[in-house]
Order: sequence, then C-alpha cells, then structure tokens
Amino acid sequence: GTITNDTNAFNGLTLFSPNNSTETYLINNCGEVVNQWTSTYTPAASVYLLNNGNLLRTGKIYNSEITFGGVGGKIELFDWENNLLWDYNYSTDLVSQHHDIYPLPNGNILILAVTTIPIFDAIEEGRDATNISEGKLFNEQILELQPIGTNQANIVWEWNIKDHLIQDFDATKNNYGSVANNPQRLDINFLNNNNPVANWLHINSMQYNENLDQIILSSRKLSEVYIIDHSTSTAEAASSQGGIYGKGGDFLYRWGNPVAYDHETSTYATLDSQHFPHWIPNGLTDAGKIMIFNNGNSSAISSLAIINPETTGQGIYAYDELNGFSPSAIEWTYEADTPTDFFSAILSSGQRLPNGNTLICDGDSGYFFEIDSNKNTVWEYVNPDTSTGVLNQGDSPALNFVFRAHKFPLDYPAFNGRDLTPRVPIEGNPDLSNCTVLSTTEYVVTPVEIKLYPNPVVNDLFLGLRKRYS
Ligand SMILES: O=[N+]([O-])c1ccc(OS(=O)(=O)O)cc1
Repeated sequence: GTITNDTNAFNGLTLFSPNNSTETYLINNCGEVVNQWTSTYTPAASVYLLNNGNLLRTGKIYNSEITFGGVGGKIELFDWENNLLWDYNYSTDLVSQHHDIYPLPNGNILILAVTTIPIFDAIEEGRDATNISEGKLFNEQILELQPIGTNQANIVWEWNIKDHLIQDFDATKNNYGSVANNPQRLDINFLNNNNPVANWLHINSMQYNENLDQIILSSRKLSEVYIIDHSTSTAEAASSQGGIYGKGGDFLYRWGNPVAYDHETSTYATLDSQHFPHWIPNGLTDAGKIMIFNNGNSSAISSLAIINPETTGQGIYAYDELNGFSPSAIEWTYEADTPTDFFSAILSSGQRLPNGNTLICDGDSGYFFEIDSNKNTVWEYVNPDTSTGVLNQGDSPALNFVFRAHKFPLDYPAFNGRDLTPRVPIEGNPDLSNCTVLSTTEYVVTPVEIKLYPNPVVNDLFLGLRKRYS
C-alpha cells in the first residue's frame, strides 16, 4: 500500500496490473481502489486505460514453443464495468504476441510479436550457424489490428525486423554488406555478449508518437532503442523506400549501443538493458524528448534518463559518421542518493506528470515512487498483490513484480461521469493515516472516519463517512 503521500504528490489515479495477478487496479494516492478489472489471464506485460474508460490489456497464454519472460498471446478489451468487449489471440507454435501493445488514435491496435525463423532461413539471412540454439531464431514483428466484432481483427499493417538485416559474415548471402555503413539495418550476428538464444533481441516495449507517426522499440538484449516509420504501406515497411521519411521500414534512428553497428570508437553515452523508451507527451515538461528506464544490469544501478536526439528536420535524426546517432550525452537523469539503492534488473517504467513530477516503477520490487522536480520523493507505494496472494500492509513483499505504472490526471476523459468513490485498499490491514485528515471519534458512538478527498484538492473536495478500521 501507500507508504508516503506528501502534499506535493501529483493528485491522480494510478493504473497497474501485477505480473502474477489476473487483476488490474486503478488506485488513488491513498492506495484505495477506485476501479478494478478481473481477467482470467495474467498480463503478458502491458495494460492501457483508454480515454473512453475501456481497459485494453495483454494476457498470457501458455505456449510450449515460445517461452521467454513477457510472452503473452492474448489481447482483451474490457469496458469500465469489467465486461469483456473483444478479445484476440495471436499465439501458435510459430508466433506469439509479447510484452507490449499500443492503442492508436484511430482505434486500431499495434501488437508486438515474435514469429519463428527456422534455422535454414536464419542461415540464409547470414546468421552464423554456430550462433543458433533452440533450432530457430525469433523475428520481431509489429502488426496493426483493426478490431472486428467480439473476437476478430483485420491486419491492416505489418513490419518485420527480418526485412531489415545486414551482416558481414557470409558473402554468399543477399544481405551481405558493411555493418558500419548501414546503421539503418540490424546486424543479425551481433549478440552483445549474450548467449545465442532464439530470443536474441528481447524487444520489451513499443510506443508511438502521433505527431511524427513513428514507433519506438527497445531491445533489452542489445541495449538499444530503435525508431521506425509507421506511415509506410506494408510493402514499403518490408523495404527501404517509402513513407514520410523515405526509408521504408529501415531504422530512422537507433541509440544506446553504438557497438551494435560497428561504431566501437563512439564516445556517446550508452544504455544497459533498458525499458519503456517513450516520447514525453505534448504539454508536459520536456515534451517531445525520450524518457527511458535504464535498468543498468551490468552495474546493478538503475536510473531514469531523458535524451533529446538532434534533428535536421521534423522526425529526421542527425547522424555522425564517427559517433553514430546523437545525442552524445543523457540530458536529465535520476539515480538514488545511494545509487545501489535503486535497481530493477527487469521490467520498469518512468512517466513525466502534468505538475512536473515523475512517477517511477521499480518493476522487480513492485515499488512505485514519485519524485518532484527537485528529485525529492513525494509518493511511495508497494504493490501488495503477489504470486502468493494479497499481503497485509507492512509485510515484506516477494514476487510482487509490476511491468509499468501509469498515473492519470483526474480530468482524464475516462473518468468523466464515473463513480470514483474510493473503495478499500488492496492490502489487508491498510494504514490510511496519510489520507485521513479529520477524525470524529470523540463525538460519535460508532467510530467513523471523515475522509476528505482527493488529497491534495485541486477542484472538487469530497467528504466521505465510513466506519473506522479496527
Ligand atoms: O517475469 N516476467 O513476467 C517477465 C520477466 C521479464 C520480462 O522481460 S523484460 O524485458 O520486460 O524485463 C517480462 C516479463
């Protein structure tokens, strides 16, 4: 539950879906549940509250052939009252949705998936055969679904990484060429010192920028983020021509590990096993820049980073022959005062908030905290819904992983006309001392509490009466 709720905390409602739970929660700053959705599936990873109040979520379907962390295979759409409106499976022996989805402004849904490249085809793509294990390699794919009826979809757009490979290993193959001179393509033999597993890229995030019509991806294994054009046709997305930016489905930008495209001498800053690169939305501090949760697996120190790529035109990224794609340095960063105190090896997210605060999800601790613009901690919450059930306030949590946390302002359209009366917190034996500002126990026979909410107040102050917790 909530452990810190300073008056400077941004007053909003936080959405999260614990990895080991079928529940999705919307809580206020006190940790009280304002809405809750129940699925029959635990999440692959991401969930979204749409501005009409519907919940779009991923679900995990067991898949014996595709088994890495983040595998999902199911997408579900619930209304505010938890009625299932639509669902869709993308899960077979050869394909699976994983980690992320993204609700596009036109009502379509991007889904992130892997498809299987058989060993023979991987070798045709120039993969060093000694670096193939599990008899296959995963292609990373993005599909755009146009939902139909209650359980169908048209696939209206598609992109595949296998169409954008380069290699300098096997001169007899079509995609043979200089890795350093083709930064718009991915070297199929670059493993970043990882084991040559089928899931060699482990893309763990897919976010979208409507202004630019661009998609940003994150490879945990290669410690790189990639930007591609979404304005292409499917045919253009499989090529190196077409789209607003003229590069088809090739990378428009990559950042985080210049060694991946043979820029060993680059002096630019790097990432390490990062998550959730996304453009900071319009209207917020640092809008248009890219926020990244930098897990820091090799140093066991996590940080939140903001980078500001140099551009030579709208959505066109500066490139330096020697150093690669800009920027040379991270513009803004948050680390704990004692850096080793803040580390999540997997999962995790950051979010800039309307008042300039920043919400951070330390995923492997199920711990959310909010910092103000001076990096002071003003709100803290621990997810109590774990793989062994729901804990009491104060218990030491284990396996309470959360992929991301997202805080919505109270004027988010999804909340229009909804009953947002706080219900009880998730955890047992909750401690609401941060939230109850008045107590009338001296004046009434049945102990009650008067709650004033939200806390702090922006526009409307609500007054609630209820029995005191004992
Ligand atoms: O344990 N999981 O559910 C899990 C683990 C890793 C994972 O991949 S990551 O890149 O998002 O950390 C996703 C989900």
